[in-house]
Amino acid sequence: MGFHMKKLIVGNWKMNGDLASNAALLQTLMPKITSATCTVAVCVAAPYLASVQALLSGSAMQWGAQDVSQHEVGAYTGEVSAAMLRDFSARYVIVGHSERRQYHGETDVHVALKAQRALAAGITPIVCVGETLAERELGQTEEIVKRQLAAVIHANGHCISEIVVAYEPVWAIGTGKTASPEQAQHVHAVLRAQLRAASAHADKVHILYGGSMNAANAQQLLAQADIDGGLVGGASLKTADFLSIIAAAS
Ligand SMILES: O=C(CO)COP(=O)(O)O
Repeated sequence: MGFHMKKLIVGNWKMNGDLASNAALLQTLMPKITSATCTVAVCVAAPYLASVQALLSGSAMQWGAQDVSQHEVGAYTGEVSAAMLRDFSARYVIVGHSERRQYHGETDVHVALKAQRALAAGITPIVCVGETLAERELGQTEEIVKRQLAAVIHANGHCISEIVVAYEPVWAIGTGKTASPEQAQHVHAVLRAQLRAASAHADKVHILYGGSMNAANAQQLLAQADIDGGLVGGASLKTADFLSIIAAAS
């Protein structure tokens, strides 16, 4: 990053938790997170937004959602709009997570629209990009992540510095295999250059790393020049592990 900027650690709870365990986790985390630590957010399943909002309001922690509809309003059964997320003061929404691209057929076009809806509602989209193992082995990593980010830049060029980007190599998600700090930094630098070409304010964009980030590897990853934080799955559900990652980023 080009100037001093607080790192951002986001927990992606995925489809985990319940009212009681969410409250227990947040009540342990909350007192440990202050204005002096890095920025911390949790992205929760939509039904829990109200309870998480009630718990975290007035704390230093932020909250968000894991997906948003590409549509504004109307007959879209099962969808959740950006305006609905804003009703619960969601600060962030993850868009284009590889699990949504893989299991729900989301394309670059859908992801770009979702980012647009979020931005229009004043919610920061966390745009996920990343290659599969097969793509990496074919030497296509740069091409894939650039194509994924280009779609979002194309649709949101005027406010591209308002997004967060998350580089999540698909082969590292939930596998215990982490990209090496050098592998991750290489891709982050590619993404930074692409953002710089699109915006004079690219250096204020947080580019997060995600994929088996844990207490043991966070420090080295976060020490890289263009790694501005983490998008943390499994380890964000374990208080001690998540706090270690937050400490490494603070
Ligand atoms: O997908 C992720 C975060 O969005 C990463 O998940 P894990 O940290 O469980 O590998």
